[in-house]
Amino acid sequence: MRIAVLGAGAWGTALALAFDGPHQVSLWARNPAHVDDLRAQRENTRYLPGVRLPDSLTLTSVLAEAACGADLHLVVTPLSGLRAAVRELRRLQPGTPLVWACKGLEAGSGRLPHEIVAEELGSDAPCGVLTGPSFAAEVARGQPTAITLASTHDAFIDRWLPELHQPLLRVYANTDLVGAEIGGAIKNVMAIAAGVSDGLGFGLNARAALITRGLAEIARLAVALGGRPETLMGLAGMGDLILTCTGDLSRNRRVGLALAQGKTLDDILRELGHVAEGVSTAREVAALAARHGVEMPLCEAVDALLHQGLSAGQAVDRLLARDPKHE
Ligand SMILES: NC(=O)C1=CN([C@@H]2O[C@H](COP(=O)(O)OP(=O)(O)OC[C@H]3O[C@@H](n4cnc5c(N)ncnc54)[C@H](OP(=O)(O)O)[C@@H]3O)[C@@H](O)[C@H]2O)C=CC1
Ligand SMILES: O=C(CO)COP(=O)(O)O
Repeated sequence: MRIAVLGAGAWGTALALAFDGPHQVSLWARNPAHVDDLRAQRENTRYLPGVRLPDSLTLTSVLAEAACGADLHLVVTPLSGLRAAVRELRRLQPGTPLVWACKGLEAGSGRLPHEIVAEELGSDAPCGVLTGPSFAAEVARGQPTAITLASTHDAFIDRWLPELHQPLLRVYANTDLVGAEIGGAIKNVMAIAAGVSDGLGFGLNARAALITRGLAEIARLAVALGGRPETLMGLAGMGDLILTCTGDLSRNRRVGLALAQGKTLDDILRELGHVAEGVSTAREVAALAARHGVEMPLCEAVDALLHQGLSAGQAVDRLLARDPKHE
């Protein structure tokens, strides 16, 4: 199969590496200078250093070169680039099966990725999301990983699960798109909270409490939006939440650790050099939860910390002052 991967950041590059070999992969980056560098170095020194890009992997900054003739379009830009990418893919080669691997809620609209895709392509488009616990650096090094392909189209899963599943990148199917995407979006917000907690020197008890209560929050919202609770107990929910809250490879967790040191958000994001989707998702999730009458105190605290000038200490005080309640 010919697969066009859009977005040559850490995750797009890692997925291109995982699928290159079994498939013919073209990796597209929007910046021609970045592609020149990828070609010259055969390494993504900017976003995924230390991993060689094989000669079989095609690199291009011309979207039509990657997208036209592809059997599958795989969008791995940050969520902010998904809508424009899908629109452009529809123009270049309409009807092509589509997978996206971005996580988050769209800034301004609060839309989940599949809602963006449905707005651009219609709700019958053959498509789905790849999500789950998967640090790019580990996938790129060929370390075993398990993720989820979620789609409401059974035929799409039947067609693409066997193509995407690899011995070292096991792909499990799920028809609960809402649950899978909510899990992937909001674990990033929880990872910021976990980073703050660890950065402030709170212990392992606090982190375990945060992960567990965080999962309860995530599941509450997913169910309110029509997702299934069991999805949140799987790879796209608990799996990704644990990984991102505990693993220092997480950019979102690192944002939280740096906030606890008193750094400003602008400085943190500049130093990070990668997207941390939890930062914009925190704002959107608070608004989405309010619209659906769902209580999400951890997400609200992260939103207030990131976007409303609350200090880390004040955010913690606010959470610890909550009334006792049933689990
Ligand atoms: N890294 C990981 O381990 C994982 C990441 N994800 C998700 O994948 C998505 C991408 O993350 P990741 O690759 O790590 O991000 P990075 O920050 O590593 O790289 C982002 C890449 O996207 C490009 N880009 C940014 N904006 C646009 C746009 N509007 N259109 C096209 N390209 C754009 C950047 O190009 P430029 O240099 O030109 O700015 C860069 O190549 C995120 O939603 C993330 O949550 C999911 C699972 C694992
Ligand atoms: O989504 C991820 C792992 O599944 C990557 O998390 P970060 O974006 O926090 O690095």
